[in-house]
Amino acid sequence: MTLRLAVLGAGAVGGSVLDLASTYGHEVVAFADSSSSVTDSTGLDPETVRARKERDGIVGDADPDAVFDTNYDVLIEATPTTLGDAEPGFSHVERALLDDRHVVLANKGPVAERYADLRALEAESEGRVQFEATVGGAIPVLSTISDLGAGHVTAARGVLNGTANFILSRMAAEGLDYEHVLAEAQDLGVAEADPSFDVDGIDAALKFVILANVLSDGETEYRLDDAEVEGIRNVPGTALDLAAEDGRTVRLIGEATADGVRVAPRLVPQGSTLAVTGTQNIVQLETKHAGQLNISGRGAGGPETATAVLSDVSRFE
Ligand SMILES: NC(=O)c1ccc[n+]([C@@H]2O[C@H](COP(=O)([O-])OP(=O)(O)OC[C@H]3O[C@@H](n4cnc5c(N)ncnc54)[C@H](O)[C@@H]3O)[C@@H](O)[C@H]2O)c1
Ligand SMILES: N[C@@H](CCO)C(=O)O
Repeated sequence: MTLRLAVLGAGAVGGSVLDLASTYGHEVVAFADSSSSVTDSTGLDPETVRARKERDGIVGDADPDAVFDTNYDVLIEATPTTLGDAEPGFSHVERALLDDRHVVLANKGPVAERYADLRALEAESEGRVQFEATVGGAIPVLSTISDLGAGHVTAARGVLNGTANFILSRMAAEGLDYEHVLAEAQDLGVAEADPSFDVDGIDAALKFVILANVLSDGETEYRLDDAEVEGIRNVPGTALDLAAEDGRTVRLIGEATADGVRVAPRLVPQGSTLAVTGTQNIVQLETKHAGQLNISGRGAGGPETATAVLSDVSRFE
């Protein structure tokens, strides 16, 4: 069944959803960036939209809000993640749910900072909310938890920030401090609009907060403020050299357990499961009766994240 998508956010993720929607049998009927939008009830042509954005710096002549006036089935929220009230993303989601439309989020803010509000809105709507893309890009972490049953998973641990992992990998390989490789990470299109979210551990913490909310299944609500967070800004290149002498390396490791959410740089053995390289992510799920499950893969990037978004869309068919 072809679903009509309204996409908010014309960056790495939104742009890839526009490019890939047809390969999943869906069509994008509305597309917006921060200052403009374009709509077409018969489906937008990605090439034409991209050409306009490149030429004029906007996607169309209408206001971004015009996407809500179209006849869409699913809102894709791919605007920058914001903290606290998670605005304007939260209001976008609210508007779609009040109109009984489905929502798929790549934006982590509404899920990490206002999980209970989001679930309350969903409960009053004919629309449903999915957010696989908010945790681990292309890796099916949330759908695995859903398949296992959240009550059968006791904890999640691992590496969930591709930018920080890329930086630590490059620092170890080149003996450089993080400032020297940050620009390289930004060129890959995986860093947040504000890259301090990546290097200060905020992005990883948001993902583990989302995991904590999903694992708690509504019993306890977690927000970023509940997490203990330390990033990689103070990890010097020399620390990686010293760790290497001992057969170890440093990774930004997060965990969501019954005791809460923590993210910090940790020493791990080189070549161990947690020592993924580049922008790879890994999640270890502790189950009650089946031991540990490891899932790893590309945790960031436009097409990778769009893959998770479009798999979520297909759940509404
Ligand atoms: N890039 C990734 O690998 C990745 C992976 C998972 C989740 N995410 C999340 O997905 C979201 C988008 O990421 P991205 O990398 O595409 O970001 P980006 O910075 O490349 O693009 C953001 C886009 O949102 C637009 N925008 C800003 N405010 C808007 C508004 N009010 N209305 C409509 N559009 C608006 C901007 O114009 C821009 O086109 C973020 O919340 C990010 O945390 C990104
Ligand atoms: N900035 C994030 C994008 C994926 O959420 C990362 O580097 O992992």
